Amino acid sequence: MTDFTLADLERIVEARAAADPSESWTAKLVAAGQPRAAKKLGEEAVETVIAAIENDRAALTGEAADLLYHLMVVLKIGGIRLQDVLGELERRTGQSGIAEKASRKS
Ligand SMILES: N=c1c2ncn([C@@H]3O[C@H](COP(=O)(O)OP(=O)(O)OP(=O)(O)O)[C@@H](O)[C@H]3O)c2ncn1[C@@H]1O[C@H](COP(=O)(O)O)[C@@H](O)[C@H]1O
Repeated sequence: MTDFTLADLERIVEARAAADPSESWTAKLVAAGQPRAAKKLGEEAVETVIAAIENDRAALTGEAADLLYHLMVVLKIGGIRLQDVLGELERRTGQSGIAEKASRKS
């Protein structure tokens, strides 16, 4: 078990975004801009999908970590706080995903 949370990761990303890009992957991605960071997020998503389909637990754990980290960077560049995303998830807790999907089909 670990006490590490996504809020901790958000704080790290926030702090490292202002670092020297030659010393920080976070700062490098932020300096490169959203298209580059979002593309990297997409790559990590595909690698996560492959690990999941191959039922490779170690790879899935590692790729999921890469995915969450790159998502935090993309959110940072987009000016979206983790709390905003959690708030959206909380808003959805009152309804099942099936019911929500059905409500969009009219
Ligand atoms: N969690 C991460 C994290 N996960 C992945 N990465 C980096 O993301 C980069 C891309 O990962 P890839 O697996 O795609 O590796 P790659 O060598 O670029 O592969 P290719 O795309 O070239 O095939 C690598 O440089 C990884 O080190 C991360 N970089 C930083 N963090 C966190 O951010 C903190 C600050 O890091 P810096 O900003 O680099 O100081 C770190 O202490 C961590 O807590």
